[in-house]
Amino acid sequence: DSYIHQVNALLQLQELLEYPSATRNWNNNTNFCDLTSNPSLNLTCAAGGTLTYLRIVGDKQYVPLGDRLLLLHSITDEPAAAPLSHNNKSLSSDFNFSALIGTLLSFPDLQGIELVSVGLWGSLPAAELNQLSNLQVLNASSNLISGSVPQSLAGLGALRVLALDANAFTGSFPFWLSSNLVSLSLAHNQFTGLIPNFDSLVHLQSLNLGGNSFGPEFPSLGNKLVSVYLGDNQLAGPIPSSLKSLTELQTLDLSGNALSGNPPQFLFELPSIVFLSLARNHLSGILPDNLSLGPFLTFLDVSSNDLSGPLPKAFLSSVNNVTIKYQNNCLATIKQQQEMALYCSSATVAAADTGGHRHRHLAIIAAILGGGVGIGLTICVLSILLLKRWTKSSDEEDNNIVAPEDGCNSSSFASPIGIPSELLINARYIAQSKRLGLLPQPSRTFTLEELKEATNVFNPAAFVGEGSHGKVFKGQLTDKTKVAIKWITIKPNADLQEIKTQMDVLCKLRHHRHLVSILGYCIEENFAGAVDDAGVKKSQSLYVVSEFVEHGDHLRSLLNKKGNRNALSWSERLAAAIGAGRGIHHLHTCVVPPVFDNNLKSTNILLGESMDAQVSDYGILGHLSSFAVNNDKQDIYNYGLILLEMVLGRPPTIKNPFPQKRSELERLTKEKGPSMELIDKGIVGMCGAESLATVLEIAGKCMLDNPAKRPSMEDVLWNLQYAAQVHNSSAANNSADEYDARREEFQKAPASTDRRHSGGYIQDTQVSDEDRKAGPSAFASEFLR
Ligand SMILES: Nc1ncnc2c1ncn2[C@@H]1O[C@H](COP(=O)(O)OP(=O)(O)OP(=O)(O)O)[C@@H](O)[C@H]1O
Repeated sequence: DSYIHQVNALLQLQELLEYPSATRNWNNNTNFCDLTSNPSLNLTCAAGGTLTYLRIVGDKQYVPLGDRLLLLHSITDEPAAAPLSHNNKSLSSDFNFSALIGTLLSFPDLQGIELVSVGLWGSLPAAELNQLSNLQVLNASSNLISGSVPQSLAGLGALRVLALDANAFTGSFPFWLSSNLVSLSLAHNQFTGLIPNFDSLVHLQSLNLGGNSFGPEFPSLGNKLVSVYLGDNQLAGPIPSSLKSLTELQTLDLSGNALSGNPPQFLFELPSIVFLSLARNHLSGILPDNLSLGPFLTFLDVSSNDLSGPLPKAFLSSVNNVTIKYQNNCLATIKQQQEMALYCSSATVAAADTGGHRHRHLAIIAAILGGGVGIGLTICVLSILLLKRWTKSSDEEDNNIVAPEDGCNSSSFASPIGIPSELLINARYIAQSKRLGLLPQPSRTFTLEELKEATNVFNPAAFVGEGSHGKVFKGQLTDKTKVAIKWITIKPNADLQEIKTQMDVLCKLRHHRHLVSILGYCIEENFAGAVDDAGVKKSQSLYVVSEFVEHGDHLRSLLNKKGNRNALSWSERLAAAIGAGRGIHHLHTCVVPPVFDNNLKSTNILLGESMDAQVSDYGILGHLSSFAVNNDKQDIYNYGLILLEMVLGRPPTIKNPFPQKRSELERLTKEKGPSMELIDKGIVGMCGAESLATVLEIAGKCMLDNPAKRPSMEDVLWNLQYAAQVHNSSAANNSADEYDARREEFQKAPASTDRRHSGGYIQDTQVSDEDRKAGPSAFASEFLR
């Protein structure tokens, strides 16, 4: 009876949530306790068959502006401050929140509920929630819940994990939370006011309050905390010395507040600190020359403050192991771009006088005016200040384009939306921190024995496929990680040291969402035992061990499937191209020296279960060939081919069959000229003319004969993003006015004049007026992650 009751309650839940796709196969005969878990669905039952844990992740997610998805499983990619907007998908007006919680009350043993991105709206039903007294985990992140957090949550005394991030909550901090909390995330809401004293939350390890309007006082934090995100709030004043007692702290993000004064020295050397961001505050003064860094620190960001004086020694000597960002200060260095002298001289004086940023601006202007300096100079100073303000507010993004290190490494670190709740429950926090890139990971060399064991001696059953450079096998390491092992035969005279160095570089890129992670490698110098007459080794093999992209298919296989319902839609193709493009951009601009010649083709763009594009086979094959190109233009050409393939539904056989002129393309795509006959039947009539013309135009530019005239990946991405947006809006509103308005909006964004990154590795095309019309690359930063 109770089993039937449970089945009915689950089916009722499915109905109340309006049939999310994760529950698609549920029916009366479903054996709920035996369903296989996946990132979107997890039902756990106790021995007696009663439900203890329920997770449903829907697709009504928060969509930050610029197409960055804030899904739980994508948290490793997110930058510190993402402007958010919902994609307007919520449950219908019939949705009844009280009925939903009422249904959950039918599961007496329920300890964990996660309803993420399912479109919940309205305020939390206080009375019903109060009755879920066994609850240890409550995760309702990425929904549209509004109002304040009801006091009845105080009744949930067993609660250990509470995640309400990325909703529309208002009001003040819910002071009445359970003292058993281990993890609390309220990030990306509209909370205001003081953050309370956390000393009573003695078990709290993970705190994420980023992206609200908390402040101005700095809270007192419990000393058990392991990760603290308070970025993008309104904290002001100096950083308190009480933080010194946080000896377990690994992650501290205080970026984007109004903190002032000299950053205390102890912060940099906290014993467990791995990630420290103090960026975009008003911190000033000189960092001591002998400043020391904590032994585990891998990422430090003090950029966009008012620091002055020489760089501390530690900033110079440890660059290889620690990523340090310090641009947009007044430091005496030419290594990362600093503020202009005029700004800096005023800044240091005013900071000393007032200790405050806002006052400082007035002080400088008053001083200049009072001193009788001409109006021209005033305008000049005002421009600098405005420029500085503009840089502060959009700093992370904009610098992306100018400096190689900016916006790059940050993608390797956890986002402020926090550590997924079940991690703490599973007590695998440290292991997960590693996965998130919070802890340093050395690259790994495998022995051939390990790889044989993983693949059952390269058993044919483990064979996945063969490319032009070797065979790929699926394997499982002893820690159960599923891996793809690519077995490449390398030339006897290849420079092994160079290959090893390159593999070490590639292994470090393993946290990018759009690159298949390379975990390690094995070089076997004489595996076949073959020796030529002179006794020289004939056969050398390189085994590249990567993460296995489960249930993956490559882009080509999802393009031209006549009549197949699985063929990708136009927006899915664009999303895949943009994803892969971000991966490639990362290779071109975020690694020093950059990784070019990446063997790009549609079969190397893998689409995992969630359809996230991941580039595979990058970095190494170009290195093994004697024709390696030392710039991005070969990749750009190949990427252009992929774009054409996306349109044609098959690899292009003749060179670009489409005209290159925008006006002709627009005419063709609207009126359907002969070359339109070529396009994949799967997308005919489904993609807006403007969107298609934009893709064809940029594909044509990528394939220009003169490599120097091909665009950069930033420009390509900008255009694709534009194509995706006009396509989406054409789906919603197919009016020409809408296109014009959008194009205008894109064009209004400030254009960056210097697209080259300061290391000068990329010889970017000169920005012509036409290019600029096509899209300011300053905007590209919005979607480079
Ligand atoms: N990390 C991975 N996870 C899952 N499948 C993979 C992975 N890497 C490669 N594969 C699959 O293995 C097969 C062979 O891949 P491989 O990259 O060697 O060939 P290719 O891309 O067809 O050609 P080329 O070697 O010229 O790039 C393909 O079916 C590919 O989808």
